[in-house]
Amino acid sequence: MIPRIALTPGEPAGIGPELAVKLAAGGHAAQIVTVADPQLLEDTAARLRQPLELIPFDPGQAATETPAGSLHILPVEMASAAAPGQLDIANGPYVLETLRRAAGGCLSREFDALVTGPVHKGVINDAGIAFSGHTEFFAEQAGVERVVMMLAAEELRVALVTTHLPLKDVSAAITPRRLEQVVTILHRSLRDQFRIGRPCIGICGLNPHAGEGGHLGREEIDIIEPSLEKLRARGIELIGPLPADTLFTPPQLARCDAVLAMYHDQGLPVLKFKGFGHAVNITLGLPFIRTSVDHGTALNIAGRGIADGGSLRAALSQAVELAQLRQP
Ligand SMILES: NC(=O)c1ccc[n+]([C@@H]2O[C@H](COP(=O)([O-])OP(=O)(O)OC[C@H]3O[C@@H](n4cnc5c(N)ncnc54)[C@H](O)[C@@H]3O)[C@@H](O)[C@H]2O)c1
Ligand SMILES: N[C@H](C(=O)O)[C@H](O)COP(=O)(O)O
Repeated sequence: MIPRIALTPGEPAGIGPELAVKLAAGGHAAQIVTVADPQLLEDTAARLRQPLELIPFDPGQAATETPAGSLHILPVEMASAAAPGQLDIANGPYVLETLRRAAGGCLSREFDALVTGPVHKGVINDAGIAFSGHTEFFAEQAGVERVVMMLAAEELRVALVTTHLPLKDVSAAITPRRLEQVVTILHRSLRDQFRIGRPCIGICGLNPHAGEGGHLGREEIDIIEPSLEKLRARGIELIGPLPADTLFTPPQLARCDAVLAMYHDQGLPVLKFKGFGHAVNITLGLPFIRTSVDHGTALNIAGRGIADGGSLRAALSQAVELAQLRQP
């Protein structure tokens, strides 16, 4: 089976188009259908002095491997020509349309998986569209209440209870219901998608020293521990809640198949310190496979031809592997 993978390069002024064009240089055991403006890709290839053939995507044909030097293309037109490094709110709706079209194709099984390049959350909001990230956007598109963001690099996997939320709102968002949903999704994905027989999940506390017995915060005692007890009673193997600075040490990590952090910057700096440049962001709990890069739009280097494509290649490999495992 040749997986058919939708690829969205993301923000047109960022490094995403360059990384898509660089990805085209190597052959792939997949059909890569780039959902983007063809002119943007052609201009980017010309700037990189890299030959690029765009092959029109035909959904009626069986998937064929995308040959080296080419990409299959599903065109979506930009509102305004993009200049590298210069955000333009006029293209906010374009970015979202590429995501909508790609997610719709995954939901209808036109595509076997979706790989996303980096978007700029700020400029989409500046364009008047409320948007906090792909993760939340795809959950809404798919009509699911809860999904889980997990980043992986080598043997380290870090998932989050809360994602793109101001720090002041984190504590209130950590409810028994959310914890139960997140741990259930994470456990099921580790077992069924990542084929780990009996997954063990390490759970971070929220407060310093996991609350120090209630002297540095009570969320562990009032919310987290009782929720974990219920999940353990269902047979899920959990460690914690442990202080995050204890859990993220080699002896503790060796016991866990994944770490669950309570908020974005509790978990992701550790993961990115270990694997930035080749880590993969995976959304768990969606009815389709979605992987992404570990980095942002890197406006400061866009258009210079120096962006590193390691994380996009890793995201593509992970998507292909998950798509192949999903086959009966
Ligand atoms: N997957 C995504 O869509 C995603 C992920 C992270 C951040 N973002 C968004 O990206 C925007 C910019 O975020 P940021 O500045 O915090 O992070 P960033 O990752 O864009 O940049 C941080 C630093 O890393 C460098 N860098 C990033 N990717 C690189 C690559 N592939 N090769 C070489 N150098 C690279 C940049 O030049 C910069 O110096 C924000 O709007 C943020 O929300 C999107
Ligand atoms: N939180 C992610 C990171 O720091 O890498 C990033 O913002 C992307 O999130 P989405 O996949 O939800 O856009």
